Amino acid sequence: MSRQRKIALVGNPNAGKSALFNALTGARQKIANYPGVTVERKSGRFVLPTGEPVEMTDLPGAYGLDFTSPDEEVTAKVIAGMFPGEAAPDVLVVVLDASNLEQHLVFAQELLALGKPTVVALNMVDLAERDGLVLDAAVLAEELGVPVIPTVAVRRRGLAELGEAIASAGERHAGPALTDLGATERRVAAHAMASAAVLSESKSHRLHASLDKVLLNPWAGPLVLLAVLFVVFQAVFAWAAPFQDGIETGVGALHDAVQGALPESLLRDLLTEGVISGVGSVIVFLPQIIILFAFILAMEASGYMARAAFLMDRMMASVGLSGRSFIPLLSSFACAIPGIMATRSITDPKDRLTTILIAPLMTCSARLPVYAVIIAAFIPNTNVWAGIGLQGLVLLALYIAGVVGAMGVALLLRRTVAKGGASGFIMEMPKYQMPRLKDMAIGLWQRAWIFLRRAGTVIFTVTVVLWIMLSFPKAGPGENQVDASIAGKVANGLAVIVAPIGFDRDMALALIPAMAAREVAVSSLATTYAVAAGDDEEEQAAELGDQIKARWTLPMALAFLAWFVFAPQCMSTIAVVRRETNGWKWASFMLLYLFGLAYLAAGATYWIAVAAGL
Ligand SMILES: Nc1nc2c(ncn2[C@@H]2O[C@H](COP(=O)(O)OP(=O)(O)OP(=O)(O)O)[C@@H](O)[C@H]2O)c(=O)[nH]1
Ligand SMILES: [Mg+2]
Repeated sequence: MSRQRKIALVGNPNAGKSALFNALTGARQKIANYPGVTVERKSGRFVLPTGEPVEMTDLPGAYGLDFTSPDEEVTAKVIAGMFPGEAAPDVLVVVLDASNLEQHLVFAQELLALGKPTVVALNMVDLAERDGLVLDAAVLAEELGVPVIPTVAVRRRGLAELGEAIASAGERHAGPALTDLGATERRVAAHAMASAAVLSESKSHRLHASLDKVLLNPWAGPLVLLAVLFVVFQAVFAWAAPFQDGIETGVGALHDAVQGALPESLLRDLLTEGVISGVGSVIVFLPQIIILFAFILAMEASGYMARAAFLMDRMMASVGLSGRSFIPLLSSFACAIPGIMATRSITDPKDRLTTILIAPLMTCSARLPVYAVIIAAFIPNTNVWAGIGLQGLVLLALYIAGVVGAMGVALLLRRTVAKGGASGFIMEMPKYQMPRLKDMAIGLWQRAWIFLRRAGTVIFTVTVVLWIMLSFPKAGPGENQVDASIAGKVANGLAVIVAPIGFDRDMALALIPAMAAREVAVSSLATTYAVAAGDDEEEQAAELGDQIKARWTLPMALAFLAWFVFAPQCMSTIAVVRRETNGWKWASFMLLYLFGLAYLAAGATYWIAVAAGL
């Protein structure tokens, strides 16, 4: 039996390759309305209308085959069959953005010059039509010498026709007219072809142009961005509250049910103190995470995120970074790992290194539970001014502290270990789009699932291990269980180091398991206090927030927050930095500088707060 044929989706960034890939293979690759989303190849199975199964590969977007960044390198190598262990694709599907045809035809010509069996997907014809542009696919097919299929990936339009064209894509040889062209000639040819393919055009981008006038205005733009962020962080607290209460009640009821149903035993304690108190204390933050991501996804899909990147460019340039760093840094607000991987679209190696090293300072979603539990315990739920809540403001301030810290570190790095100047901003602005409800729902479901899976795996495991270490050896009469336990003894050692920055033993104890995942800081506090409560029913019933409030002072709480703004508390991030920088050198550098920064920030916060009499 012959091997499966391989089909590769290739084209400029933001052409809709991943959207097409998802529509054809049923995969759930990330799509977003800005260039540089996909940085790794991804394969899936697709059955052609002839019944032939093929292997379809989604590639990172590229502007040409002479790669300038690591993600473009993947594309160039896969197409050339030079990717280790992988055969070259048998058929290329060149994806073009119909509303941006001229630009996308430049790379298309280079791909056609390879002489491989090729099909063109003229994607986003809906957006072109919205802009008053009607294209003739037949004319384009004539010009390019390959089938051209109009598609709308997100509405699954043209997929069957595309499948048929792929099935019958035959051998072809690029004539000398195509192969001999240089970059400039290709641009001229692209212009001619794009013009020839236009059936009718009625310029109607007016609405979007005027939107950009406001959103990209040097004065109004940043104000709008700030206002948007403001609303986001207010919503994270205000809208989540009823849902959180619901989950809290559910977790409490489950706790009581297990407590009542099982006889007193180690198993019961493990379930109530470890699993339900610990993991439950983290799950409570699901609504906040979903609200945060609803905003992020809407901003990504609408095209506003790319405008935010443009606005931030001047600030980034002032610390020696390019606007290209914005998207990786932005992804780091979900998690530093995809963010660090997204730096592969950065051309300059020092620029890329700097971005990698500061990515963990962006507030990842794993910090949200830590921030939220402490804010809820110590910051009163009051309005500062007309509906603007203090809790949301403090949360925004913590996010800003991370960004400001990152900018400061970038400035230092660019003057020392990663010397270099800022490079210009070259990102193209995507078209504005209404976010599609279905894509939003899928995106939110994915985020929720990632969170719940972490709760069920890493957080669950670490919490159970911690509970065991907290429960043995058993305390003698009159002795507190935490003091007697292995975990308590280990934490006593660490407590000496963190005592100067205001942390007590329980806080020190939370820092160790939090290396696995930051949210574990919350579950481990919950478990520690549940074990410490012993049989005291009143203490057992107290919610984590109240426990923390009863045991910590305000300066301690603020110091703990400051610590989590900076601390490199996640092993997976460090592992990814090692992989992306090819060695331990920069990974250990990052670990050291972040711990140092966290220690200083927490210490300064603590002592200033104490001096201020808080
Ligand atoms: N209106 C419309 N939007 C589309 C179409 N195809 C894709 N999109 C949207 O265009 C944006 C970019 O799509 P992606 O699939 O992420 O583009 P990509 O080519 O994979 O981009 P990179 O991975 O950055 O190279 C997303 O917001 C999609 O929802 C289409 O046919 N019509
Ligand atoms: Mg993609």
